[in-house]
Amino acid sequence: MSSRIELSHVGQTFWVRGDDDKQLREFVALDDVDLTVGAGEFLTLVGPSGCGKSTVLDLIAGLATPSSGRLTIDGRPITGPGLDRSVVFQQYTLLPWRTAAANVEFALEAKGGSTKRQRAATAREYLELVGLSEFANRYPHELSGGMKQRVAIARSLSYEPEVLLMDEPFGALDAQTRERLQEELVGIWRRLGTTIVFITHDIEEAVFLGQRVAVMSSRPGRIRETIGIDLDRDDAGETDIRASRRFGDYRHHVWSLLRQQHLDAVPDKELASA
Ligand SMILES: Nc1ncnc2c1ncn2[C@@H]1O[C@H](COP(=O)(O)OP(=O)(O)OP(=O)(O)O)[C@@H](O)[C@H]1O
Repeated sequence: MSSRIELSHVGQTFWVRGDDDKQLREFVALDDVDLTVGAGEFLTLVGPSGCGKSTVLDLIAGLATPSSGRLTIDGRPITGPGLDRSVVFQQYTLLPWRTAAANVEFALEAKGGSTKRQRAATAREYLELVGLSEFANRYPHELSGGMKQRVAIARSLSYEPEVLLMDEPFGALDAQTRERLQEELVGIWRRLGTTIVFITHDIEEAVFLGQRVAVMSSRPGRIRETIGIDLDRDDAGETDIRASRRFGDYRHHVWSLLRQQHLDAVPDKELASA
């Protein structure tokens, strides 16, 4: 698998105000992050709140510039956002005054190079892909949270980005809707072969979706370990692979890494009195 995205020794620092003296200080959010994502790969990035997952995604999206290190896509430096990458955020980012179809068409208008009729046909095609053909003419306030997120995914895929960046896209959904959308996303990824980087703090979600799971540690944010996940996803939706022994072993391995990190962060005194 050739590598599509490469992060090499990436660091990100922010200026933050101290709690006590209100003085500006440098805060190291990411330190020496090395990560590669192969063409067509589904990579999940898991870690505790505040470890720097969104910061990594923002850098790949070109929404921020790193303080140090180098990020490339297909060997070219990432210098800003581009139509080769698309981002789906946790909060539904649909235009409330446009129907589901018109929201998808909006992305295609921005891309340019197509007629109104072509845009309408493409929007229909991608709404069908996410199971929303019958809801094309509904406005966002007439859709459930899961449906809104499906529209956002359809919109992101409609202009055929090579890379889909997903920032906790199912975080606001109930458990059942979330599982269904995870299964649908695996199906869509299989069909389209889009490279996906998906961030989450949910261990099961990371293991279910990722061909590889990159586990982050915090303060400063680093990639602690990257684990290859070998699960037979052909069965997704038919048998419950989340209940399999293998799934449980992967889940436990990621859990142990995150747990160890948590223990490392707790001062000895607190552990002794626990
Ligand atoms: N613009 C900023 N200015 C100052 N600090 C920032 C900025 N953006 C992020 N940070 C800090 O960097 C760290 C990493 O933030 P980030 O949002 O990447 O974490 P995360 O792992 O995505 O967290 P969560 O899972 O809670 O969304 C946090 O401590 C955060 O407070």
